[in-house]
Amino acid sequence: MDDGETPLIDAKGLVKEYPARDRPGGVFRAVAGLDFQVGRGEAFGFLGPNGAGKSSTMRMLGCVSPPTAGTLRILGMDPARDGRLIRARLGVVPQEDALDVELTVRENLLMYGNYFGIPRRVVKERAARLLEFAQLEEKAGDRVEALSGGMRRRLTIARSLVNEPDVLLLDEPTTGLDPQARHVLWDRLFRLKQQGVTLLLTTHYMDEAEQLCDRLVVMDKGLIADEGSPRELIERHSTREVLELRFRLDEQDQATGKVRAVTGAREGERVEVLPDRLMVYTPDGEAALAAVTAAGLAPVTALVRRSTLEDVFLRLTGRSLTD
Ligand SMILES: Nc1ncnc2c1ncn2[C@@H]1O[C@H](COP(=O)(O)OP(=O)(O)OP(=O)(O)O)[C@@H](O)[C@H]1O
Repeated sequence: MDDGETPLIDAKGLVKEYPARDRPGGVFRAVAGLDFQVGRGEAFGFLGPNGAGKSSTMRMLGCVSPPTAGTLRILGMDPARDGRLIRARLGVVPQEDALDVELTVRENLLMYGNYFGIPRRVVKERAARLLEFAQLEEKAGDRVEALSGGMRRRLTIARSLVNEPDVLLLDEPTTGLDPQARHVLWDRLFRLKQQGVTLLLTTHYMDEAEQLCDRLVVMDKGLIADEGSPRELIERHSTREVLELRFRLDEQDQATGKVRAVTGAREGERVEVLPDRLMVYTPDGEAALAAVTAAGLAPVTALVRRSTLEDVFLRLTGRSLTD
């Protein structure tokens, strides 16, 4: 966020508790004290595994679930007092598409405009533009039930833009979509970003976070483990390259010790042991592989790759994002 500019969203010590499902009378703390700020035009992400508290955070930002504690300012306003005013300036894309499946694609857009009290003529004009944006012009007269998952997602995003929001909240926008549909969606979101719409999104896909987010927080168990741009986070918590080694299962324990001995002697390297593979974090993957091979080790597969946010998550939490 730019220094000196008032943040569009300012959260301090944000907490969300629910009645515990497994302990009558107890509480479960899904969000355990978040501090973050989002500036105008930023694409800001919450990256974390299922249950990290991302959706709970989004619902508080969408002014549909009050924080248990902490302060939240959105567009300079207080959700407890000005929820309706704030909601009128937000676009919300929930995890599940809440479209009216019996209506046509165009009717879904018109209905939503009606809900916001936007004059019919203006909504019609916007709907035409949004159908083009969502690449759904040819489907305008089709009922939603006939659309693919990717099309429904694009329609949900188009619908969230009917009120021309300042901020778009997207909860796991591409979960459940096939790779091609995900790429089409990323392209649309990228366009919105270029048009200056502030995007807040949750995801458990590290490639999505890397592609779309200028800045993100890594979330785990209701807390922020760290914050930064994807590149900053990778530089802070990982090495330039990673050598992934797989050994025969009956050789893995012995190989782990040897890999540790070889790479532990080299500067800037460390080894993480996963159930099915070893990760050697290193500035130079090829050199690490050469050292492993020279020590007489014979991995079944060896892969040198660049560090990703998945490696950052593993480093920060000791777990994989998909665990
Ligand atoms: N109404 C509720 N009552 C009790 N516990 C809840 C409630 N809603 C969510 N939780 C719990 O709070 C935790 C955080 O849930 P939340 O949906 O915010 O996480 P998330 O990171 O968005 O994960 P997901 O991707 O699964 O939605 C989870 O353990 C969830 O079971």
